[in-house]
Amino acid sequence: MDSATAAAEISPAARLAAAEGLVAIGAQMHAAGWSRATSSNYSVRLSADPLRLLVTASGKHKDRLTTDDFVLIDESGGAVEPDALKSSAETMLHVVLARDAGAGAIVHTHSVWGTLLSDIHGPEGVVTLAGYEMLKALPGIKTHDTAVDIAIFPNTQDIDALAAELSDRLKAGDDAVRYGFLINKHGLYTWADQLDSARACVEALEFLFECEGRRLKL
Ligand SMILES: CSC[C@@H](O)[C@@H](O)C(=O)COP(=O)(O)O
Ligand SMILES: [Zn+2]
Repeated sequence: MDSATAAAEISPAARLAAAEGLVAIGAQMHAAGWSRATSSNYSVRLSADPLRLLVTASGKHKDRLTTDDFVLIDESGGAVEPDALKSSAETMLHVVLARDAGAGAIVHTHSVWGTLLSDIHGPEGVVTLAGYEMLKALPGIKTHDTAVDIAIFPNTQDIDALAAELSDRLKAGDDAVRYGFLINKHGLYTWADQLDSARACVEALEFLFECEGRRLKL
C-alpha cells in the first residue's frame, strides 16, 4: 500500500463521529428554520491530503438524517466507495472550501433572512455587517468596532462554474469570502476548522442577517 492510499483510509470511528456530528447539525439547523424542505448540505473533512470529505447525500430531509446519509468524497467530488449514495448537488463547493479555504467543516443553510438579504444586496454583490457585538463569534474578531463583508454570488445551477469562481476569490485572498458567502436568493455557506466552530459561524451570521433584515424593515 502506498502512503497516499494509507493516508486515505479513514477510521470507522472517525467517520462515525463525523456523521453523528452532522446528524446533530441537521436537526439543529432544521429546528432553527434554516434547512427546510431538504435544503442545505453539510460536510466534515476527514483527511486533508489526500482530500476526504464526508458530505450529506443529496435530497435528504435534514431533521431526519441518519449516520448512513453521508458520502465519502475525494478531491474531484467523486465518491470514494462503491455503491455510495448520490452526494449533494453542491459537493464541489465543499471540495473548494476544504481545499482552498482550509475548511475542516462546512455548513450551508437556506434561511429566510439570508435569502432576503441576498436579494436586496444582490446588485452590489456584497452585504456588510458592521458594529455588532455578535461579530466577535467569528474567528479572530476581537471587537464589535469592525465591519465584515459577505460576498453575494449570482445563483446558478452550474455548480462547477460557481466552484471555479469561488476558488479564484479564495486564492486571491478576497476578504468578502473570509467568513462565508451568500448565493443570491439561495442561501449561506460558512465554514471553520471544526464542526462546532462552523456551527458558531452559522449562528452568528444568521443572527446578523436577521438583524440587518429587521433593521431594513423597521
Ligand atoms: C430544496 S432545494 C435546495 C437545493 O437545490 C440545494 O440548494 C440544497 O441546498 C440541497 O441540495 P442537496 O443536493 O440535497 O445537497
Ligand atoms: Zn442550497
